[in-house]
Amino acid sequence: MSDKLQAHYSEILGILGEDVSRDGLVDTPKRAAKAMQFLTDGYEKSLDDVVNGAIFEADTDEMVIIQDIEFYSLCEHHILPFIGRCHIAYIPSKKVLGLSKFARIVDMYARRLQIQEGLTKQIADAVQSVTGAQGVGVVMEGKHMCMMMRGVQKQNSSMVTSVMLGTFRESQATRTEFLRLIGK
Ligand SMILES: Nc1nc2c(ncn2[C@@H]2O[C@H](COP(=O)(O)OP(=O)(O)OP(=O)(O)O)[C@@H](O)[C@H]2O)c(=O)[nH]1
Ligand SMILES: [Zn+2]
Repeated sequence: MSDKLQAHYSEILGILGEDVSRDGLVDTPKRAAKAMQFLTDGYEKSLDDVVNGAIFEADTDEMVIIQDIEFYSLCEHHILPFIGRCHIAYIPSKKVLGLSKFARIVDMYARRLQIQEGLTKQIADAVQSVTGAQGVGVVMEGKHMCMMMRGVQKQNSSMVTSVMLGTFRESQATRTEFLRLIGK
């Protein structure tokens, strides 16, 4: 796949009017292909891979929040970055997930093409399915380069998306506690 990607990047540079043989660009198709493969390596991973069995028995049913997980993704409309922070909460049902795995789940889905709403839902559904939690809440705040560097060119707006499952959907008190704790 890398060779094919390199060849296409080389062609794109030529179409843009660049001289692909000039010193600074000689290795650029190779670098760009490598970078794009890294930024989309979520396609090669599964939820089982990233969780790696790190589910532990725990006698707790109190809310757990992992906040300010940074994410870097690419929007499916323009293949331009959207970046920001993700906050995840859940109320366990006898099982807790290894702390680092929340960030791994965020990265796996972020490194695929999609829109922010879809990304938020994929993360919430994944946490729900691996933990069997009583409820899951996910809030994401993102800045979209397709709105900043081009198009409407608005530098200060950000997009906030949320998905509430189980108790977070049913109980306003639970939802409010989560939003209060993350400062929303
Ligand atoms: N809802 C949503 N929209 C997104 C996201 N990322 C990009 N978009 C939007 O996708 C839309 C695509 O609209 P089009 O009119 O088909 O494309 P465009 O001509 O490039 O649009 P402009 O950005 O308005 O110039 C734009 O409104 C983008 O702002 C996202 O994560 N969620
Ligand atoms: Zn976009």
